[in-house]
Amino acid sequence: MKTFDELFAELTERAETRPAGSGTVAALDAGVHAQGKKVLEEAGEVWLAAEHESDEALAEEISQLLYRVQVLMLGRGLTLDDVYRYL
Ligand SMILES: N=c1c2ncn([C@@H]3O[C@H](COP(=O)(O)OP(=O)(O)OP(=O)(O)O)[C@@H](O)[C@H]3O)c2ncn1[C@@H]1O[C@H](COP(=O)(O)O)[C@@H](O)[C@H]1O
Repeated sequence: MKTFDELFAELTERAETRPAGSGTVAALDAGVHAQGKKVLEEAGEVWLAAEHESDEALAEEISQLLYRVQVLMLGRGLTLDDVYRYL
């Protein structure tokens, strides 16, 4: 179990150290266009799960959306503070 901030720290570390086999490194290397498509895909899955699936399935889809948003943030070089200042 980890928080949003802890996941972002972990992904930041992946981006810096680029360990072999990291899906995050591959997603970052794929570029912003591919990262954005993943955000849209996961957002659609969240919507469908909210209407048709269990709470557990919805929570899992939301976790994947949060992950994809963080990958996009890293792809564009944004930090958590860049986003939190608007909350
Ligand atoms: N939280 C996540 C996470 N959520 C979703 N995903 C990825 O998103 C996929 C699910 O998305 P899809 O529904 O699009 O499934 P898919 O089409 O099979 O995915 P792809 O083949 O396109 O990757 C998963 O199989 C993972 O590849 C994640 N990948 C990694 N993390 C966490 O990120 C951290 C770093 O991971 P690595 O970079 O892989 O070391 C670890 O803590 C991981 O738990």
